[in-house]
Amino acid sequence: MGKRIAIIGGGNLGTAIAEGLLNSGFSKAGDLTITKRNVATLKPLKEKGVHVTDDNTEAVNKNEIIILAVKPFQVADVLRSVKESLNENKTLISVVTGVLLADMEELVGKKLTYFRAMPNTAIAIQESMTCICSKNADKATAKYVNDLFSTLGKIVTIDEKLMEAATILGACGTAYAMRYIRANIQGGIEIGFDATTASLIAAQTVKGAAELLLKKGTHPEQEIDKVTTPKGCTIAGLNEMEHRGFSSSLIRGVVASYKKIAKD
Ligand SMILES: NC(=O)C1=CN([C@@H]2O[C@H](COP(=O)(O)OP(=O)(O)OC[C@H]3O[C@@H](n4cnc5c(N)ncnc54)[C@H](O)[C@@H]3O)[C@@H](O)[C@H]2O)C=CC1
Ligand SMILES: O=C(O)[C@@H]1CCC=N1
Repeated sequence: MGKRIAIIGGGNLGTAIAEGLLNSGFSKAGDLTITKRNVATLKPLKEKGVHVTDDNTEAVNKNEIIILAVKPFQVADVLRSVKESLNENKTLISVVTGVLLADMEELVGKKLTYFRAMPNTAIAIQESMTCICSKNADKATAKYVNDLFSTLGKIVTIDEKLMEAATILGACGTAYAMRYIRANIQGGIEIGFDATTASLIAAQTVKGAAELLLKKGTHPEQEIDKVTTPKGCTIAGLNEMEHRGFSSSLIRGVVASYKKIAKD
């Protein structure tokens, strides 16, 4: 705890990580740096005392933990521009999709500790699911990185070859869940609720369903059995959804997303 952290790339995910680290108390604002080429949008973090800069080299020099949160096509330029400042005392954590641990080591050209972490945007409210893998990590550094992301939600350590699958299920999964909730809201309005009430009911119901699985460790179908009265309205709706291809459509969507980034 208490290490100085720099986030390179203050976009959607970078700012969400900064908010999560601050709100959880894992980091003090003074121990946090975030960079972006145009820093204007980082004003809210600056007002909280986070160091905001467009100077990546300064950020790497002054911090021990470097979280890389730029777009994949920006990684090579950013790493080449800061590699002189990276040394064996630094830990590089990339949240970038599709850039391998070996790619980073090759770009930096040094044997530092490298991590890939795949969180999702719920990291801003400490409810991320983060999949993690690493190269050259000692036990203490692995524990620190696990603690960091555990503060921001749940973690699982995975083999790097599953990182693309983790991106789809864990990170894109937020978007899939939002579409499911949005469709419920649309249905809810058609059967009589105003949009605000329908949104509340849909979101809290999905949250409760997810919590049932996480807290009780049950299978979804066990929970479904408890809701489906014989000849009742739930099974009528569920079966109509399946006739229309609900599960099949979701599975095909997950696989289509995966095919877009899978290397094998
Ligand atoms: N948005 C998401 O849900 C998730 C995104 N990711 C990965 O995280 C990375 C970032 O994604 P987003 O935040 O959505 O993208 P984004 O485009 O919102 O953020 C990237 C940020 O990096 C900044 N940037 C570009 N070049 C820079 C440089 N040289 N120095 C400093 N900052 C620079 C950009 O101005 C931008 O603000 C991507 O690689 C993505 O694959 C991973 C998991 C989830
Ligand atoms: O769609 C994308 O490319 C990224 C990967 C994870 C979430 N968004």
